[in-house]
Amino acid sequence: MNYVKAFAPATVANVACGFDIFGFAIQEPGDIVEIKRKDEPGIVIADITGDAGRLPRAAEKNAVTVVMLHLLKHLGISDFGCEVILHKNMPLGSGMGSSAASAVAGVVALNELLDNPLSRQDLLRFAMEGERIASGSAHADNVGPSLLGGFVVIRSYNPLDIFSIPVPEDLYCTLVHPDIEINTKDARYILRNEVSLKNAITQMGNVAGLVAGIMKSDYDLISRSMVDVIIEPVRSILIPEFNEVKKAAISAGALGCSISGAGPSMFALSRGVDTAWQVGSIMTETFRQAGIEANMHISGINQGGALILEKS
Ligand SMILES: Nc1ncnc2c1ncn2[C@@H]1O[C@H](COP(=O)(O)OP(=O)(O)O)[C@@H](O)[C@H]1O
Ligand SMILES: N[C@@H](CCOP(=O)(O)O)C(=O)O
Repeated sequence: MNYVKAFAPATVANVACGFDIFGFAIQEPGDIVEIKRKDEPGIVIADITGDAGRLPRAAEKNAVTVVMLHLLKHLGISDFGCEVILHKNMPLGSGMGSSAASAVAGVVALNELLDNPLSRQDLLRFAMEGERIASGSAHADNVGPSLLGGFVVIRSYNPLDIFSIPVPEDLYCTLVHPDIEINTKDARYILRNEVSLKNAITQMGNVAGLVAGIMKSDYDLISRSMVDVIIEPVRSILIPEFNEVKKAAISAGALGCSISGAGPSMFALSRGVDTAWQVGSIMTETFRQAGIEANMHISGINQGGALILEKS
């Protein structure tokens, strides 16, 4: 095999109450990576489309190739060479798991080109290295769902213990991206290190409620549990119109609405695709009325994660 083209989807991390431990993928958009073997050893980024020239072209600085360097090192392969083309299909610093989508597409493409020496689950820790260079933290709540699909829970980081739970078929996500940029690194830096016992108890109740609600298709329980008393109050200050947009989403029938990842994107969950569209219209309109351009993506939960699109 000399050529592989892979796709990895955007993701919603945290899902309100599950900072760094919950995430799910949506169907689209996603990054696409093409890799082609070359005779000389070394990984070279031949082209990046869709980033307006903003992403690093050096292999050791870009999430898409850092993960490949880590994988090759782990496998003890030093004489391998390939050219990489990254099609960047989502904005940087979006809260849509932009860096994660590149990292996952990169590591999945290389694993395929090498005839799949590692399982999807085993690729996770390499994909997390892409997050480390993008945000300074190797969190798994974007790369996990982008790689594996489903609603992902990270029970533990050390040792890594991650699993997916079944989701109701009628659960839809509305993801709205306002045209502003927030670096995940900055949005992590502003968080407090201590949590009060009162807030910890509330958050644990909501984490348990959200998992149970999703597994039991109990939409009321999902709705009651989409509450974040720890991270959202701090980060929402970075998102203009956050309270108005959230209120509008709930008034249009959303089960809940919060920050997607580190923001600025906001997501809502709804029962049924029609409600998800109505929620999206009112969320984007609320941003627009405040002079902020916004676009939306409506999707069920992506169950499959990253895909190989072509190989030869
Ligand atoms: N392939 C990549 N795709 C997106 N961002 C990347 C990539 N490689 C490195 N980065 C860096 O990661 C940062 C964006 O990541 P992050 O802030 O986590 O955004 P997002 O919330 O959209 O994932 C930027 O500083 C960007 O330069
Ligand atoms: N748990 C992380 C998720 C960051 O997601 P991103 O899409 O903004 O990269 C965090 O909240 O920092």
